Amino acid sequence: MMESEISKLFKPIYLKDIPHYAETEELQSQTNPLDQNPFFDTRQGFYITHSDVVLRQIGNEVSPPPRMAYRRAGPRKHIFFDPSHVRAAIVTCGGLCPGINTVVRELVVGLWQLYGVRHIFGITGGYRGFYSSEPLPLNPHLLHRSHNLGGTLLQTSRGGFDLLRILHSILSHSFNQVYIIGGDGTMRGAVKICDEIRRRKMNVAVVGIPKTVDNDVGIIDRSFGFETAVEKGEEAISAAHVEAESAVNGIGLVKLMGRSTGHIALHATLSSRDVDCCLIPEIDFYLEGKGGLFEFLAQRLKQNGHAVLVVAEGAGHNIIPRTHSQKEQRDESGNLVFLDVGLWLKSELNNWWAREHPHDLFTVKYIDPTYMIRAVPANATDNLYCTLLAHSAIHGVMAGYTAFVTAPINGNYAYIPLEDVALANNPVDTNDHKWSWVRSVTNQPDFVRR
Ligand SMILES: Nc1ncnc2c1ncn2[C@@H]1O[C@H](COP(=O)(O)OP(=O)(O)OP(=O)(O)O)[C@@H](O)[C@H]1O
Ligand SMILES: O=P(O)(O)OC[C@H]1O[C@](O)(CO)[C@@H](O)[C@@H]1O
Ligand SMILES: [Mg+2]
Repeated sequence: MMESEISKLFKPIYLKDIPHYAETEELQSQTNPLDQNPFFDTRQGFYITHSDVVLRQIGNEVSPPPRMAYRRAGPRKHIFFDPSHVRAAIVTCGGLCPGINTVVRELVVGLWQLYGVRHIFGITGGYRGFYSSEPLPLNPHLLHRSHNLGGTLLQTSRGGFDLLRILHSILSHSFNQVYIIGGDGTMRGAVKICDEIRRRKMNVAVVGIPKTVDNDVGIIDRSFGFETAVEKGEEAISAAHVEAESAVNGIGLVKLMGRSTGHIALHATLSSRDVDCCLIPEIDFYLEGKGGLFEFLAQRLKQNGHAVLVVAEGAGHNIIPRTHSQKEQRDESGNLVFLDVGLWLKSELNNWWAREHPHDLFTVKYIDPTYMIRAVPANATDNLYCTLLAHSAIHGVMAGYTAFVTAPINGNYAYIPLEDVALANNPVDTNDHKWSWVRSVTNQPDFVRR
């Protein structure tokens, strides 16, 4: 290799750092109690050092400098919280996702067993729980079995974000560590909480743990619960396939979650191989005419006698007719409420067939497994992932970091600025090989009008 080529490999690294309490406060550090823990050998190479980083991008070394990096997650030799003074609050917000209970359990178990923290509280019912109910004291015994349960034992909600009342609650309960589990909206709320905490110079560390079954949060490898959701989505596709195959001119139609991103639909399609057409929010489609969905399905029915259609919930929203008030409808958190794309497609398919082939049999079997998917416990991989996330969060907070999110990047757990994650979305890249792979597996049209 030429020398100039080698130097390109060592381009400058730009560390996207996160705030640390030692920078602003006169906090006393102490050695990590893991040194005294009989199950951990902390003598050599155990602790994460100041120079340990995780690169944002790997595998595209020719991209222009600087290369971006984040602090690597994990235990530090020194901690900045005296465990006996910690009062930790844990809150879960937004929609359900497989694995929330595991994250909560492992936050409690990790704080309790790794660091000896004894004052841990659950905030019930989402952000509003900070001011509408009393915090629930938590301990490992109480949450012993919770990793086997779907949902969130702390309960969750949308809306109800009242910054001043939340801050007042944090102050009045003397919480000095706040663990916030939620999706993009929750992370935007967490940024506001952090900003206010820092403006008031309060000694409170805040960490976000990204929860999104749709996998719509950017920067991170994937969100917890996503693999479980893909597995369950595939089960729904198999059922739709059986129904479609067993009917004359049968269409199996499955709606999978994904308001703005089609990751679950895409991955379930790729793993199932039974899908004839996958519709995602990132790709516009149309029904009638040359190159449209109906023409394609007519061919498939002629060839195979049946077809399976997977649609992400946010696909086709620009073509579903809506009244003005339907267009304006929002949930309590301000998210647009979508009409059911599956119901609309089912009705359009039935109308089309009745028009074109009034004397032939035709069946659409529509499956909407949304809440069945979201409500299940995490699978083994997601459970392990939730555990590592929770422990990474605890290590970072105990080490004095704040205003960060923990998640894997290229397989390594990292600490990412909270604000960056709150702003980063994660659309399906329709130019990369994965979407091309879907198209080559399904042979579906590109829906470009010619
Ligand atoms: N911009 C914002 N500023 C402050 N709080 C917000 C903001 N957006 C949302 N929130 C609050 O965050 C909480 C969760 O938001 P939301 O219902 O949008 O779910 P989410 O966290 O995006 O999760 P998901 O969409 O994956 O279910 C709600 O209590 C909501 O009021
Ligand atoms: O019915 P809810 O609880 O508002 O949640 C529905 C939304 O939640 C999500 O599952 C994301 O959490 C979306 O896919 C869906 O639009
Ligand atoms: Mg959201």
